[in-house]
Amino acid sequence: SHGWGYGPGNGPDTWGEDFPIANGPRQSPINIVPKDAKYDSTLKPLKIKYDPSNAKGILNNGHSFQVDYVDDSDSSTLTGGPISGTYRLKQFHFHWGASDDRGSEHTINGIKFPCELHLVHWNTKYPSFGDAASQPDGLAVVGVFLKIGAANPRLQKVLDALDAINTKGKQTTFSNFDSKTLLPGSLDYWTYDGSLTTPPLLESVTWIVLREPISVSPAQMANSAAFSSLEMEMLRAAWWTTTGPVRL
Ligand SMILES: NS(=O)(=O)c1cccc(F)c1
Ligand SMILES: [Zn+2]
Repeated sequence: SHGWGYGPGNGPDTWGEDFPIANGPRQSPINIVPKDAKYDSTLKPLKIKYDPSNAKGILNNGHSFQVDYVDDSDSSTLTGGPISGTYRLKQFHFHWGASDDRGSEHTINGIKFPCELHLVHWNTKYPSFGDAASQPDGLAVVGVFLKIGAANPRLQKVLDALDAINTKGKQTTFSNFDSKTLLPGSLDYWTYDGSLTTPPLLESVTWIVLREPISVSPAQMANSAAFSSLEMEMLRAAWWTTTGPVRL
């Protein structure tokens, strides 16, 4: 049997078969309704310190592409905000869809964005990412929405690397990248206790979703649409037959 994915036979509605926590009490993503959010004056500002030299490689894992970071020291960390202690940057990745009207996992007032960036951090009170991922306070993921607009030059370096990892399992070196440049001007955020949004769906994530989106252009989205794992290919095949491939 093939693993989980986004296709008709293995998509999110089927994940509960292999991962029963899918029906758990703190599953992500959620729809964020800003007017129902409670202001918490005890929350601190987010403190993000990333060292570009910690960037290691970029990997096509079959469901997305992720940029992996060296996490053997506290040189790239997230502190403050709703979390206590120090969380280390492990990787960042994106979620996108087959067309510009969908792709994000979280929604705001039911609105989907074309893409969502996740910066994954783990709590250094645990010995490793793997250990932290199974703890209720183990992970902290910063979510950033991408909206269609002007081309985003800071994204370009990532998108330019995709041609080298265009099949599942491929990876290539990716060094000297300051992921802080992917963040919007404001670090205002909503936060809630949730889970990984893909299997194993572990309920170990403090979600920190930034209110301000960053921009991506349609051509940049189409380029990353050229990046395909199987299920993404199927989704895109349908899409491209209607709109035709758009290249940079
Ligand atoms: N999409 S996510 O919740 O950030 C996520 C899923 C799986 C593993 C991981 F490290 C992060
Ligand atoms: Zn994610």
